[in-house]
Amino acid sequence: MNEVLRIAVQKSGRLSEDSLKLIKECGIRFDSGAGKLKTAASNFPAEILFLRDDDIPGYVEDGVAHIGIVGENVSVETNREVDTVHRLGFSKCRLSIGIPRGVPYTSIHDLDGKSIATSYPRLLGTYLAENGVSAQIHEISGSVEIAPSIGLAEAVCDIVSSGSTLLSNGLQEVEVIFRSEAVMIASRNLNGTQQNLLDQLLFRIKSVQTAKNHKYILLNCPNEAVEAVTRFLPGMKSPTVMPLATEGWCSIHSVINENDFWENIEKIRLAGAEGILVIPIEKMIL
Ligand SMILES: Nc1ncnc2c1ncn2[C@@H]1O[C@H](COP(=O)(O)OP(=O)(O)OP(=O)(O)O)[C@@H](O)[C@H]1O
Ligand SMILES: O=P(O)(O)OC[C@H]1O[C@H](OP(=O)(O)OP(=O)(O)O)[C@H](O)[C@@H]1O
Ligand SMILES: [Mg+2]
Repeated sequence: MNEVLRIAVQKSGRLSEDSLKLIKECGIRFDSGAGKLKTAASNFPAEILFLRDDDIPGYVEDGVAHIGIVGENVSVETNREVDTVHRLGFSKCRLSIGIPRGVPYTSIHDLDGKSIATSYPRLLGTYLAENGVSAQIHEISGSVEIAPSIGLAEAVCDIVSSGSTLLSNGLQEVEVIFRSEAVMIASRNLNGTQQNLLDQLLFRIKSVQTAKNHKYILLNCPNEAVEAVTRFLPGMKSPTVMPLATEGWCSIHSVINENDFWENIEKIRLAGAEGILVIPIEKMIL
């Protein structure tokens, strides 16, 4: 039987859309019809399994799925024997402790003897132990932020991103205990073919991620400004400089890091550049 790489992704939730988008950006085509829990890629030896995110680390540990995309929070919480092979940069969030707004707070020791509702007993337990705090952990699987208002617990420990769920439930964020993003995890028992397919996929993911962090830039400048302009545009090796049909002018093409772009664009303009075009790059292999 021909080997396929089995990739576990969240069926429906915060990770689903970006996970599938990333796989598609890697040029892997598949049909993800509604209700489908498994699908085969048509142009890469891969199968995609659609699962509850909490189950993904266990499936990967068992080798039922070879790799999976999960929040690092879930990967650490489930504590399975898997390897984190790549950080994916989406679904960034934090795991925080919240208490009712208006309740004074000075330090984590204020929670000594209190009860905290969470879906992350392991991460919370570790944090409390590290800080020498003895609190009662009340494990619930969802809608954690409701707990203080119904008398279930005095504090919560849950995922925060914009903070609006805490706010709308009358809570304030008092401690960040873990910072998370989506990660790719892999089974520790991959055979040579599966490892090779994973390496191919990681190569594609890295080229997509690198491309997202860069832009292709084209501009015109007078010949005498070329040196000053190219100082800000090192490019992948060096910028391309070509003469324009208009005497005394050049066109410069280069690649610029997204982070450097806003910092350098004004300097490039002041150095004499005009007609500046900035274009997204789809894939980038260094
Ligand atoms: N508000 C948020 N902003 C960014 N990332 C988030 C947010 N909430 C959760 N995440 C991340 O996305 C992951 C999945 O969140 P989601 O709420 O979809 O999980 P779930 O309800 O447990 O889903 P499932 O039904 O698959 O068990 C979380 O483990 C976390 O890493
Ligand atoms: O700080 P915020 O931007 O408000 O995000 C935080 C909320 O997002 C997640 O829930 P989600 O909306 O995914 O619903 P869920 O309870 O079904 O997981 C998380 O469990 C928080 O409740
Ligand atoms: Mg879940």
